[in-house]
Amino acid sequence: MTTPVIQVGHASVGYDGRPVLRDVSLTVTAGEVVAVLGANGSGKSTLIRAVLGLVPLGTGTVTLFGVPQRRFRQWHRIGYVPQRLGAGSGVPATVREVVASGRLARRGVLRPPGRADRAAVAAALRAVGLADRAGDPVATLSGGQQQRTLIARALAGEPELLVLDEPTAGVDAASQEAFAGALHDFLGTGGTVLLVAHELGPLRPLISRAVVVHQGGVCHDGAVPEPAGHHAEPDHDHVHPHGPEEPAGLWSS
Ligand SMILES: Nc1ncnc2c1ncn2[C@@H]1O[C@H](COP(=O)(O)OP(=O)(O)OP(=O)(O)O)[C@@H](O)[C@H]1O
Repeated sequence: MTTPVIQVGHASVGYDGRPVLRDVSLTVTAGEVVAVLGANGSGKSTLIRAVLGLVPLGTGTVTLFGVPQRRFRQWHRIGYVPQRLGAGSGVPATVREVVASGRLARRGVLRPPGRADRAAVAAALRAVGLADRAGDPVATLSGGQQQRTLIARALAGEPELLVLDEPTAGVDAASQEAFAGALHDFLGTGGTVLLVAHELGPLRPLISRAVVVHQGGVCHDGAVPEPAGHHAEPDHDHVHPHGPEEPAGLWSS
Protein backbone atom coordinates (compact mmCIF):
# COMPACT_ATOMS: atom_id res chain seq x y z
CA MET A 1 0.00 0.00 0.00
CA THR A 2 1.30 3.47 -0.82
CA THR A 3 1.92 5.95 1.98
CA PRO A 4 -0.86 8.56 2.26
CA VAL A 5 0.17 12.06 1.19
CA ILE A 6 -1.88 13.61 4.01
CA GLN A 7 -3.14 11.89 7.12
CA VAL A 8 -5.09 13.82 9.73
CA GLY A 9 -6.03 11.83 12.83
CA HIS A 10 -8.62 13.03 15.35
CA ALA A 11 -7.48 16.63 15.03
CA SER A 12 -8.99 19.41 17.10
CA VAL A 13 -8.12 23.06 16.56
CA GLY A 14 -9.27 26.19 18.33
CA TYR A 15 -8.57 29.90 18.31
CA ASP A 16 -8.18 31.64 21.67
CA GLY A 17 -9.68 28.65 23.43
CA ARG A 18 -12.73 28.58 21.14
CA PRO A 19 -12.98 25.17 19.41
CA VAL A 20 -13.29 25.36 15.60
CA LEU A 21 -12.46 21.81 14.49
CA ARG A 22 -13.46 18.78 16.52
CA ASP A 23 -12.08 15.26 16.07
CA VAL A 24 -11.40 15.60 12.34
CA SER A 25 -9.81 12.67 10.51
CA LEU A 26 -8.89 12.73 6.83
CA THR A 27 -6.65 10.72 4.54
CA VAL A 28 -5.55 11.87 1.08
CA THR A 29 -3.67 9.42 -1.10
CA ALA A 30 -1.44 10.12 -4.11
CA GLY A 31 -3.28 11.18 -7.24
CA GLU A 32 -6.48 12.18 -5.45
CA VAL A 33 -8.22 15.53 -5.80
CA VAL A 34 -10.08 16.09 -2.54
CA ALA A 35 -12.47 19.04 -2.26
CA VAL A 36 -13.26 20.41 1.19
CA LEU A 37 -16.77 21.82 1.10
CA GLY A 38 -19.01 23.48 3.68
CA ALA A 39 -20.74 26.66 4.70
CA ASN A 40 -18.89 29.86 5.57
CA GLY A 41 -17.16 29.64 8.91
CA SER A 42 -17.48 25.85 9.16
CA GLY A 43 -13.71 25.45 9.50
CA LYS A 44 -12.54 24.57 5.96
CA SER A 45 -9.61 27.01 5.87
CA THR A 46 -8.69 26.07 9.40
CA LEU A 47 -8.50 22.43 8.34
CA ILE A 48 -6.07 23.04 5.48
CA ARG A 49 -4.06 25.51 7.55
CA ALA A 50 -3.77 22.86 10.25
CA VAL A 51 -2.58 20.35 7.63
CA LEU A 52 0.17 22.81 6.67
CA GLY A 53 1.11 23.59 10.26
CA LEU A 54 -0.01 27.21 9.96
CA VAL A 55 -2.27 26.81 12.98
CA PRO A 56 -1.30 24.53 15.85
CA LEU A 57 -3.26 21.38 16.63
CA GLY A 58 -4.97 21.22 20.00
CA THR A 59 -5.12 17.44 19.88
CA GLY A 60 -4.57 14.81 17.21
CA THR A 61 -1.96 14.23 14.54
CA VAL A 62 -1.02 15.33 11.02
CA THR A 63 1.31 13.28 8.86
CA LEU A 64 2.70 14.53 5.52
CA PHE A 65 4.19 12.03 3.07
CA GLY A 66 4.40 9.59 5.97
CA VAL A 67 6.35 11.98 8.22
CA PRO A 68 4.84 13.52 11.38
CA GLN A 69 4.26 17.19 10.63
CA ARG A 70 6.61 18.45 13.38
CA ARG A 71 9.48 16.50 11.79
CA PHE A 72 8.52 17.31 8.19
CA ARG A 73 11.14 19.45 6.43
CA GLN A 74 10.44 18.89 2.72
CA TRP A 75 8.07 21.83 2.30
CA HIS A 76 9.15 22.23 -1.33
CA ARG A 77 7.04 19.14 -2.02
CA ILE A 78 3.93 21.18 -1.20
CA GLY A 79 2.53 24.18 -3.10
CA TYR A 80 0.06 26.35 -1.18
CA VAL A 81 -2.26 28.97 -2.59
CA PRO A 82 -3.95 30.87 0.26
CA GLN A 83 -7.28 32.60 0.00
CA ARG A 84 -7.08 35.63 -2.25
CA LEU A 85 -5.74 38.77 -0.65
CA GLY A 86 -8.11 40.90 -2.66
CA ALA A 87 -7.36 43.76 -4.99
CA GLY A 88 -4.88 46.48 -4.19
CA SER A 89 -2.14 44.48 -2.52
CA GLY A 90 0.11 47.20 -3.90
CA VAL A 91 2.82 44.78 -5.03
CA PRO A 92 4.57 46.30 -8.08
CA ALA A 93 6.10 42.98 -9.17
CA THR A 94 5.52 41.56 -12.62
CA VAL A 95 3.65 38.32 -13.18
CA ARG A 96 6.95 36.56 -14.00
CA GLU A 97 8.58 37.78 -10.78
CA VAL A 98 5.71 36.53 -8.64
CA VAL A 99 5.73 33.15 -10.37
CA ALA A 100 9.54 32.94 -10.12
CA SER A 101 9.29 33.47 -6.35
CA GLY A 102 7.69 30.02 -6.27
CA ARG A 103 11.11 28.56 -7.17
CA LEU A 104 12.88 29.94 -4.10
CA ALA A 105 12.32 26.90 -1.91
CA ARG A 106 13.69 24.71 -4.72
CA ARG A 107 16.81 26.63 -5.62
CA GLY A 108 17.69 28.34 -2.35
CA VAL A 109 17.79 32.11 -2.05
CA LEU A 110 21.54 32.42 -2.65
CA ARG A 111 21.79 30.59 -5.96
CA PRO A 112 20.82 32.58 -9.07
CA PRO A 113 18.03 31.10 -11.19
CA GLY A 114 19.25 28.54 -13.71
CA ARG A 115 17.82 27.02 -16.85
CA ALA A 116 15.61 24.57 -14.92
CA ASP A 117 14.17 27.46 -12.87
CA ARG A 118 13.39 29.51 -15.97
CA ALA A 119 11.85 26.49 -17.69
CA ALA A 120 9.64 25.72 -14.66
CA VAL A 121 8.45 29.34 -14.49
CA ALA A 122 7.67 29.40 -18.23
CA ALA A 123 5.81 26.08 -17.98
CA ALA A 124 3.77 27.31 -15.02
CA LEU A 125 2.85 30.52 -16.87
CA ARG A 126 1.78 28.48 -19.90
CA ALA A 127 -0.21 26.07 -17.71
CA VAL A 128 -2.43 28.86 -16.39
CA GLY A 129 -2.62 30.70 -19.73
CA LEU A 130 -0.63 33.78 -18.68
CA ALA A 131 2.50 33.45 -20.82
CA ASP A 132 1.55 36.59 -22.76
CA ARG A 133 1.19 38.63 -19.54
CA ALA A 134 4.51 37.60 -17.97
CA GLY A 135 6.05 41.07 -18.16
CA ASP A 136 2.99 42.96 -16.90
CA PRO A 137 2.69 44.28 -13.34
CA VAL A 138 0.41 41.97 -11.34
CA ALA A 139 -1.68 44.95 -10.28
CA THR A 140 -2.84 45.46 -13.90
CA LEU A 141 -4.39 41.97 -14.03
CA SER A 142 -7.99 41.03 -13.27
CA GLY A 143 -8.78 39.27 -9.99
CA GLY A 144 -9.01 35.94 -11.79
CA GLN A 145 -5.68 36.49 -13.55
CA GLN A 146 -4.05 37.44 -10.22
CA GLN A 147 -5.39 34.23 -8.75
CA ARG A 148 -3.94 32.32 -11.72
CA THR A 149 -0.59 34.03 -11.04
CA LEU A 150 -0.62 32.65 -7.50
CA ILE A 151 -1.49 29.19 -8.80
CA ALA A 152 1.38 29.44 -11.31
CA ARG A 153 3.70 30.45 -8.46
CA ALA A 154 2.74 27.26 -6.60
CA LEU A 155 3.13 25.15 -9.77
CA ALA A 156 6.56 26.66 -10.51
CA GLY A 157 7.91 24.96 -7.39
CA GLU A 158 7.02 21.63 -9.04
CA PRO A 159 5.19 20.38 -5.95
CA GLU A 160 3.81 16.89 -5.48
CA LEU A 161 0.90 18.20 -3.42
CA LEU A 162 -1.10 21.35 -4.15
CA VAL A 163 -3.20 22.86 -1.36
CA LEU A 164 -5.56 25.58 -2.53
CA ASP A 165 -7.97 27.70 -0.50
CA GLU A 166 -10.95 28.71 -2.65
CA PRO A 167 -8.98 28.93 -5.90
CA THR A 168 -12.04 29.79 -7.97
CA ALA A 169 -14.00 32.04 -5.60
CA GLY A 170 -15.03 35.21 -7.43
CA VAL A 171 -12.94 34.22 -10.43
CA ASP A 172 -14.13 34.83 -14.02
CA ALA A 173 -15.18 31.87 -16.18
CA ALA A 174 -12.06 32.04 -18.40
CA SER A 175 -9.79 31.87 -15.35
CA GLN A 176 -11.80 28.97 -13.92
CA GLU A 177 -11.39 27.07 -17.19
CA ALA A 178 -7.67 27.91 -17.30
CA PHE A 179 -7.27 26.70 -13.73
CA ALA A 180 -9.14 23.45 -14.46
CA GLY A 181 -6.76 22.87 -17.40
CA ALA A 182 -3.71 23.53 -15.24
CA LEU A 183 -5.03 21.16 -12.58
CA HIS A 184 -5.63 18.50 -15.20
CA ASP A 185 -2.01 18.82 -16.38
CA PHE A 186 -0.77 18.73 -12.78
CA LEU A 187 -2.68 15.49 -12.16
CA GLY A 188 -1.07 14.08 -15.31
CA THR A 189 2.32 14.45 -13.59
CA GLY A 190 1.07 12.35 -10.65
CA GLY A 191 0.16 15.32 -8.45
CA THR A 192 -2.23 15.29 -5.50
CA VAL A 193 -4.64 18.12 -4.65
CA LEU A 194 -6.48 19.27 -1.53
CA LEU A 195 -8.68 22.28 -2.17
CA VAL A 196 -11.35 24.31 -0.43
CA ALA A 197 -14.23 25.32 -2.68
CA HIS A 198 -17.65 26.85 -2.63
CA GLU A 199 -18.49 26.31 -6.27
CA LEU A 200 -16.74 23.53 -8.15
CA GLY A 201 -17.78 24.71 -11.62
CA PRO A 202 -15.36 23.37 -14.25
CA LEU A 203 -13.32 21.63 -11.52
CA ARG A 204 -16.15 19.23 -10.81
CA PRO A 205 -15.08 16.42 -13.20
CA LEU A 206 -11.57 16.50 -11.70
CA ILE A 207 -12.69 15.99 -8.08
CA SER A 208 -12.25 12.43 -6.86
CA ARG A 209 -13.70 12.92 -3.37
CA ALA A 210 -15.53 15.51 -1.33
CA VAL A 211 -15.13 16.13 2.37
CA VAL A 212 -17.91 18.25 3.85
CA VAL A 213 -17.13 20.19 7.02
CA HIS A 214 -20.13 21.12 9.13
CA GLN A 215 -19.78 22.99 12.41
CA GLY A 216 -16.17 21.91 12.80
CA GLY A 217 -16.65 18.22 12.08
CA VAL A 218 -16.52 16.08 8.93
CA CYS A 219 -20.14 15.15 8.10
CA HIS A 220 -19.48 13.55 4.72
CA ASP A 221 -16.45 11.94 3.07
CA GLY A 222 -17.15 10.42 -0.33
CA ALA A 223 -18.87 11.28 -3.59
CA VAL A 224 -19.27 14.95 -4.54
CA PRO A 225 -22.74 16.01 -3.32
CA GLU A 226 -25.08 17.92 -5.58
CA PRO A 227 -24.99 21.65 -4.86
CA ALA A 228 -28.07 23.05 -3.10
CA GLY A 229 -28.54 25.45 -6.01
CA HIS A 230 -28.87 22.50 -8.36
CA HIS A 231 -32.48 22.08 -7.21
CA ALA A 232 -33.30 25.43 -8.67
CA GLU A 233 -31.96 24.54 -12.10
CA PRO A 234 -34.69 24.27 -14.75
CA ASP A 235 -33.64 20.76 -15.80
CA HIS A 236 -33.60 19.41 -12.27
CA ASP A 237 -36.27 16.77 -11.86
CA HIS A 238 -37.13 16.94 -8.19
CA VAL A 239 -37.84 13.33 -7.32
CA HIS A 240 -35.49 12.45 -4.49
CA PRO A 241 -36.37 13.12 -0.87
CA HIS A 242 -34.25 15.36 1.33
CA GLY A 243 -32.90 13.20 4.10
CA PRO A 244 -32.42 14.59 7.60
CA GLU A 245 -28.70 13.88 7.18
CA GLU A 246 -28.36 16.56 4.51
CA PRO A 247 -26.62 19.44 6.25
CA ALA A 248 -28.36 22.75 5.82
CA GLY A 249 -26.58 25.27 3.69
CA LEU A 250 -23.97 22.85 2.51
CA TRP A 251 -22.92 25.03 -0.34
CA SER A 252 -24.53 28.28 0.55
CA SER A 253 -22.77 31.17 2.21
N1 LIG B 1 -7.03 33.53 13.06
C1 LIG B 1 -8.22 33.36 13.62
N2 LIG B 1 -8.46 33.78 14.89
C2 LIG B 1 -9.67 33.60 15.47
N3 LIG B 1 -10.73 33.00 14.88
C3 LIG B 1 -10.56 32.58 13.61
C4 LIG B 1 -9.31 32.72 12.92
N4 LIG B 1 -9.43 32.18 11.68
C5 LIG B 1 -10.70 31.73 11.59
N5 LIG B 1 -11.37 31.95 12.75
C6 LIG B 1 -12.77 31.55 13.03
O1 LIG B 1 -12.84 30.14 12.93
C7 LIG B 1 -14.06 29.75 12.31
C8 LIG B 1 -13.75 28.90 11.09
O2 LIG B 1 -13.08 29.74 10.12
P1 LIG B 1 -12.53 29.18 8.75
O3 LIG B 1 -11.89 30.33 8.05
O4 LIG B 1 -11.73 27.96 8.98
O5 LIG B 1 -13.89 28.76 8.03
P2 LIG B 1 -14.17 28.51 6.51
O6 LIG B 1 -15.07 27.32 6.48
O7 LIG B 1 -12.91 28.41 5.74
O8 LIG B 1 -14.97 29.81 6.11
P3 LIG B 1 -15.02 30.63 4.72
O9 LIG B 1 -15.80 29.76 3.78
O10 LIG B 1 -15.77 31.86 5.11
O11 LIG B 1 -13.61 30.89 4.30
C9 LIG B 1 -14.81 31.03 12.00
O12 LIG B 1 -15.75 31.25 13.03
C10 LIG B 1 -13.75 32.10 12.01
O13 LIG B 1 -14.27 33.32 12.41
